[in-house]
This record gives sequence, C-alpha cells and structure tokens, in this order.
Amino acid sequence: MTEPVLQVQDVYKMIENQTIVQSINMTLFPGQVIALCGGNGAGKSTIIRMIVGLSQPSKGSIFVKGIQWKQERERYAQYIGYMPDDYQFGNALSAIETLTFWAKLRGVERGQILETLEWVGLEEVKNQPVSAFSKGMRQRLLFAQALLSRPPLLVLDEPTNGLDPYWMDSFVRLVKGIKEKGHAVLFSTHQLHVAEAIADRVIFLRNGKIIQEGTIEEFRKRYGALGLHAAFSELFSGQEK
Ligand SMILES: Nc1ncnc2c1ncn2[C@@H]1O[C@H](COP(=O)(O)OP(=O)(O)OP(=O)(O)O)[C@@H](O)[C@H]1O
Repeated sequence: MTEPVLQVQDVYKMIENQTIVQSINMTLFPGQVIALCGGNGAGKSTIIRMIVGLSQPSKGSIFVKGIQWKQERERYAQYIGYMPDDYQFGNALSAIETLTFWAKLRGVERGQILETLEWVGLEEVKNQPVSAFSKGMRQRLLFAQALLSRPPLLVLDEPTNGLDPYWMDSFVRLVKGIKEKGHAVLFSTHQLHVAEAIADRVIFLRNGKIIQEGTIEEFRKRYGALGLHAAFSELFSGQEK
C-alpha cells in the first residue's frame, strides 16, 4: 500500500491559554492535492506553520514521510517545499540570484533553477532585481523557491494571492502537472474556483476546527452544482468571512 506523505493526527495549537486550532486530522498521499479553505482567522496558516515545522503542535502528531520534525529536523525539512503567505525578499538580488541562493542551500543544480524560472514565467525577467517585481511576480518567485528541489510535499499558503487570471490559470496547470508526477500538495486559499480546479479533497475550517470536508464530487452531491461556493455560503452564512 502507498505510504502517506503527510499525516496530521489530532493536532491542537494553544497560545496563551487560547485554543487556536483543535482536533485537526488529515492524510495526504503522493499525487494528491488538499485545499484548506475558510474565512480570515480560521486557522489555515497556523496549521500550515505546524506542518512545515515553524511551530510545534501543543497536542497531537504530524508525520511527513513517516517522520516527525523533532526526530530528524533536517530530513523532515528536505521533504517539504514551503511557500509562506508573506515573505520579504532581499531586494538587491535578481530573481536568478535569489533562486541560486536557495538552490545552494538545498543542493539543487543550475539546470533545475532555469527550468523552474521557466515554469513560473520569470525566465525573461530573471536578471531584474526583485525590488522591481510586482506582487504577482514575487508570488511566482516564492512558488519557484518552493518547487526548486522538487520535494515530495509542497505546502503553499495562499499561493494565488495577487496573481492575475492568466497566472492563476498557469498555477492551476502547474499544480496539475506536479500532481501527475506524484508530488503531494497542500494549499490554503480564499479562491474557491482554484480549489475546485485542482483539489482532490477540500477542508473547510472555522474557528480552528474542521467543519466540513470531502472531494469536489461529494460537495456537489451535498450542495448541488455550485459545489464549494454553495457550501461556503451555507457554512459561513451569518458568519464573518
Ligand atoms: N501567535 C499568535 N498569538 C495569538 N493569536 C494568534 C497567533 N497566531 C495566530 N493567532 C490567531 O489564531 C487565529 C488563526 O490565525 P491564522 O493566521 O492561522 O488564520 P488564517 O486562516 O490563516 O487566516 P487568513 O485567511 O486571514 O490568513 C486568528 O484568530 C489569529 O489571530
């Protein structure tokens, strides 16, 4: 049987006596894509930060390819490509210099840097300083950074934030290609049409809890043809989004 890439088992995060997320369970297999959806403050980034090892669960366990962060930090980190929702680039560097820096840290060869720049459409501007980049271009560079080492697990925090419709479609195509190659992807989004286009499973969170989850097909059966949009309207009606 195929081993899961990611297992999140009954995870809680408490900060200063406040429960931020609770009872989170999820399993992600190679070639699978999971979307985390929910309104602002639902707990998406908190879960993501625990999965990538930037913070530790107060309770419960997280395994990436069968190991926990506290067991083998370096190997754990090598399994993950992480795109944070906010990152300040060193502005003086060009796109290619930025990726070369990360590539050295991860032992990635130059050919792969150029291929990645091409994938995210930054090939032609690779020598321009990142300070001259738009928000969407920075997002694509951040995505490129996560893809660089072709890790088995990609964890992307709001990856399409700031992308125009053209790059949103390119992102969808790229993730489909990555998935076909057997990489697993977990991403958070407010854009339900992106989740609908690429996710095998969608998890809706509210106040740090999973309130509904399933495949796109299951959401269509439960909520009708409008699927996730109808689910969102129903689950969050009267709530702050
Ligand atoms: N270090 C912290 N100390 C106190 N509260 C925190 C901390 N980190 C997160 N929170 C709170 O936990 C909740 C979940 O935050 P989180 O950033 O995970 O939500 P999110 O779903 O990613 O939201 P958004 O879609 O707005 O990015 C929020 O109410 C937030 O204020």
